[in-house]
Amino acid sequence: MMPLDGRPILTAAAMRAAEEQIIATGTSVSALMERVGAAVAAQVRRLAGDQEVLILCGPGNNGGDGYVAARLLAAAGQRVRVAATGAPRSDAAIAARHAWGRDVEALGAAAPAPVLVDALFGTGLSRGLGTDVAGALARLAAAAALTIAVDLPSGAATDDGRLLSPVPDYDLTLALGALKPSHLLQPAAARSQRVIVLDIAVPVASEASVLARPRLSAPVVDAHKYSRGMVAVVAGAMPGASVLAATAAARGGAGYVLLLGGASDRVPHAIVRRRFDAAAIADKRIGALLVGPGLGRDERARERLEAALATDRPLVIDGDALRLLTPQKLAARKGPMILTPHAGEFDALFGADAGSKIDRARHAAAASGATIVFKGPDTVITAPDGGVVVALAASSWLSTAGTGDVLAGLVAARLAVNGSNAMPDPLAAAAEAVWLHGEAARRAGPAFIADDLARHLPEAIAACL
Ligand SMILES: NC(=O)C1=CN([C@@H]2O[C@H](COP(=O)(O)OP(=O)(O)OC[C@H]3O[C@@H](n4cnc5c(N)ncnc54)[C@H](OP(=O)(O)O)[C@@H]3O)[C@@H](O)[C@H]2O)[C@H](O)CC1
Ligand SMILES: [K+]
Repeated sequence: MMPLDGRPILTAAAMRAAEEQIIATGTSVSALMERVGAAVAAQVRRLAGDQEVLILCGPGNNGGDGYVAARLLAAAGQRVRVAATGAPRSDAAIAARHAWGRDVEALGAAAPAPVLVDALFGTGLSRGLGTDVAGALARLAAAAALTIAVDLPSGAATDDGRLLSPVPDYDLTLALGALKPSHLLQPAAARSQRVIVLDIAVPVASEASVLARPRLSAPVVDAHKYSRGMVAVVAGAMPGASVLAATAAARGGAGYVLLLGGASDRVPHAIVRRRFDAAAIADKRIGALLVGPGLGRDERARERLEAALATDRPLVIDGDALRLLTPQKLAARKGPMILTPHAGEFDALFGADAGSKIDRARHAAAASGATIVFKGPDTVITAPDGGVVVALAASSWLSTAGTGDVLAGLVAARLAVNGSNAMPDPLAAAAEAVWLHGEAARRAGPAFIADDLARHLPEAIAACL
């Protein structure tokens, strides 16, 4: 099965536009539905074996896909029943139901089957399911051994990860033609254990894609510690956080890591410690200056942040520093910047507006001129020029203190390494860091502490060479 890495992510409107292009060139909606139904039926057949299949069909084209799949499964000898919310409404779905030609049960009265296929609603869902439909879906899903959603779990919005009504847990979602934001954004993404994209020969393109394993290279033969990428970490009131970040930067591939102004005695010897002063942070060899982990929000924190902003060095801004800034202030600064807010920091800096996490991160990048790593179980990375990368859910064990500091150090390392070879590409650097962070967590297993993550970074890097 094709991995999801690097795949484009399309909103409902973008998917509809791609579909319309194909239709304009002579493919009918029914022909497209036939293609979708065949691809769905092939997957269901592969997974269901000789178990009975119940397909739930809604009124639109998602339901139409269900009728086509039912017909093809029955023709292939599978035991299959269909239950529907009512009569289909679109022409293609009406034709598909007609071609099915067998009994259609009322959804509320349908008996369960071991394999449940949800073709109730897809990208056309406009509101939450009625309580009787949601109730029947929950009942039938709970009784099934295998639950499969066609395109999207019914009740999940397509574009922003919201659940418009209660959504059961699915074993598998068959994304038609392309991934949609809700296959990656929470809470919708967590409703499906697995997502497979079915190729339905509709060309798709998007500025947004799934975070892919980066391709990294070993240092060039004549590399030295400065040419490899130099990171400077500004310490503050809570020195442990900056030590975690500096350690992650060193393990994340930087050639030289400086810790400025910290007061901790548990610093790896490879990390160079200096006093914080304006000259130290203005060093032209610094490829990434990190400010924020453990910085605090006192007067000294403000001074250090102001000094960092006043340099022309590529800047990574995390944690407390994000609470001391405005988007306007960032926009006024020249030079590459990457911000790594979690949801609380993001809301405080950019406002708690409605909208999908992708759209909010995109607007934040445009407003601040910075690359944004909007962290969480569905990390979204956006660049001011519109590029978007969304990470698949990483280990939930990452929800522990200090992992954000590790990520910040890693972002700084990748920015410095990346900038040592060419013009820094903040989006690529942030994407490398998020991938390596997720991979290190996966390798660390359960119940790790943030300190453990850095030890797994070299293995994660080795997986990208
Ligand atoms: N993308 C492709 O290339 C292809 C996609 N296909 C499939 O088509 C669906 C999208 O089909 P569409 O007909 O636009 O939408 P849905 O089937 O999801 O549902 C729309 C109908 O449902 C009504 N509706 C919406 N929400 C509710 C609700 N909560 N309760 C009851 N009814 C609801 C809606 O009517 P309203 O006017 O009342 O909103 C529509 O009647 C896509 O997901 C794929 O599965 C094609 O097969 C071709 C290729
Ligand atoms: K569905």
